[in-house]
Amino acid sequence: MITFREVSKQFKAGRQWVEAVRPTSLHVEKGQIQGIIGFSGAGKSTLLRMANLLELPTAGEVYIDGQELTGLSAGELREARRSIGMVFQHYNLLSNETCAANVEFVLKAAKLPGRERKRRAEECLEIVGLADKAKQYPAQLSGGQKQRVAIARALANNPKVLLCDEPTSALDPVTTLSILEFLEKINRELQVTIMLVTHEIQVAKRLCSRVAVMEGGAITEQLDMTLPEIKPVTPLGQFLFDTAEVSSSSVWRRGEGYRG
Ligand SMILES: Nc1ncnc2c1ncn2[C@@H]1O[C@H](COP(=O)(O)OP(=O)(O)OP(=O)(O)O)[C@@H](O)[C@H]1O
Repeated sequence: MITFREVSKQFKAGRQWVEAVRPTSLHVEKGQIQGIIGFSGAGKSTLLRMANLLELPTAGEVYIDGQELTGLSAGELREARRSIGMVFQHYNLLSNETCAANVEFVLKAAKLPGRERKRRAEECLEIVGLADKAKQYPAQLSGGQKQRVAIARALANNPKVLLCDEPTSALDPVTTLSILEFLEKINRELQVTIMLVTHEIQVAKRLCSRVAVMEGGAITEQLDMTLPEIKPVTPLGQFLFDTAEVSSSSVWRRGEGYRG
């Protein structure tokens, strides 16, 4: 469903070039929940953002459901992006619009008539259990509720793929669990393939069928989370699993204790 073929990304930072993602290939089967885990700066978000060309690869190809995104015109890409929803750490909601209007916003771009937009927005808010908040504004909601509105918005165009960039990093553990349950339900009931970036191994363990470990811009191993016993082979993979109970995310961000 999602294929990266030898994609790489370099950024210019002043006079220097940063190799955010080194030539990397990854295939995510339809219906899977693929996690990407690693420390800060490993290239996780850059790889994820290349899945819908929010970040243009310096080289390589990206395919969604067999269609090569990297070969499309701007108009064709806009169309193809409708089948790819995205959820961000900080929700990215329009603060001066109601929850329903936030969801309807993406449907306007799809040129859906007003009545259908309203019906679809209600349906999506219903999926995330927020039908009663349709007329409220983001500022009136908790962090978890805001993220649920963002998920409803991402679902509005019936996507085949949902890209999640640290969707629970700003949330407490209980709210995190409820968001993960919604993502699980969306994957199971709507057959949406999910790719999720996280630095929280607990999140990856709870949700993902596969987890790619990233280090220095490259995927160093791919773990099959459906196996009864998971045995990481890289020092980083091992470290992440050994410290699964670490509760402070700052430790994860700094990579404290890791001597790979
Ligand atoms: N727009 C940009 N311009 C310059 N350098 C960038 C840009 N975006 C990312 N980078 C650099 O690319 C590398 C990978 O960044 P990326 O955000 O993909 O990592 P990450 O693993 O998602 O980190 P984090 O968990 O902190 O978000 C880092 O060195 C980062 O500083």
